[in-house]
Amino acid sequence: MINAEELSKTYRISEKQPGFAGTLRHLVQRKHREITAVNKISFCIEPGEIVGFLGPNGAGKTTTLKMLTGLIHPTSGKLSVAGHKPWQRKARFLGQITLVMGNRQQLLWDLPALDSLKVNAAVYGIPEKEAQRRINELAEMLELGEELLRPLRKLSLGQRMKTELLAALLHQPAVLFLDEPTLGLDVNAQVRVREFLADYNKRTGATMLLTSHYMGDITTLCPRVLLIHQGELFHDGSLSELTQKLAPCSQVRMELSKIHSIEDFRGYGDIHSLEGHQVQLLIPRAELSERVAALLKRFEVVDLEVSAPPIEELIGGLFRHRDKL
Ligand SMILES: Nc1ncnc2c1ncn2[C@@H]1O[C@H](COP(=O)(O)OP(=O)(O)OP(=O)(O)O)[C@@H](O)[C@H]1O
Repeated sequence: MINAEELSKTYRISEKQPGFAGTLRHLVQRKHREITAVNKISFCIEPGEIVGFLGPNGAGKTTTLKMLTGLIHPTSGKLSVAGHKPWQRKARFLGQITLVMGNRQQLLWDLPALDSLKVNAAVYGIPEKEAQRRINELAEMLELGEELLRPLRKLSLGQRMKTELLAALLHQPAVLFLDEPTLGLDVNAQVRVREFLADYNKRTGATMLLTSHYMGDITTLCPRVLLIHQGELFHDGSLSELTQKLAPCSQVRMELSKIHSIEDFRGYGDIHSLEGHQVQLLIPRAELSERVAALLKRFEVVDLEVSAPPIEELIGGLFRHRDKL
């Protein structure tokens, strides 16, 4: 459904020295600088997949989404979305995609959502009866009722996001680009939007590419993630593979029946902390089962917990230490 090969985007920006002299110099001799926002990224997304698109601020996510939706032209590389070259912005292509941005709204602030929805339906050439059927179906899935009759400005943020989703899906797009769809929503509203997206994907088989700073969105919805940093693709695979790539060790926390000294744990892993009956060790994943079995044999263990460091921490660490990788 989406095929990107060595996709790149370089922006050319003009540079001006500060002050009046700089302005004059800029008028006669313009200087330019190039910023490579996306650098030869390649990936392929199959119909029906939900893929998370991660990266820190300025990584190149929005630039990629803009290329995928045809808002900007790639500088180089090959790109096909639903069988089309997005930048041609053909009506048949636009009828197959939708872009939902958590920080932008397409519905009119002072009008009831239902009025805007009817206008949108007419723009897409959807017959009135069919439009009403689709609105009813989506409203039921999104648990929206009389909210559609109230002016948008009188709705809560969560209700507004749900009406925006309804509007974005009215033309039954095959590919959904979702840029921070749960931005600013409270935890309950986030969960409802996630449940809706999962349900919609199951019912319609729509393909989804989703960016979010909330890891909950990614862990619940996306079996596969693309991680982009400084314009380059760092990871394409599952979240657990990403965790393994970023954290080669597991964290083992044990509560013991007796107090032990640091020396007792030598050879089992790196000691993260030792406090009273509690000890935390970092053990390489490849040797985890063998070492845990040895620990259980050697110590009287009251409680045991094996975990990976939280994914947010790992990704945050990656972004801070990228140059060292
Ligand atoms: N129109 C533009 N002109 C010049 N540079 C741009 C333009 N748009 C983006 N950039 C630069 O390209 C790089 C990638 O920006 P982009 O907006 O794609 O990142 P992002 O991953 O979406 O970040 P965020 O999470 O903050 O939205 C940044 O260095 C940004 O400053």
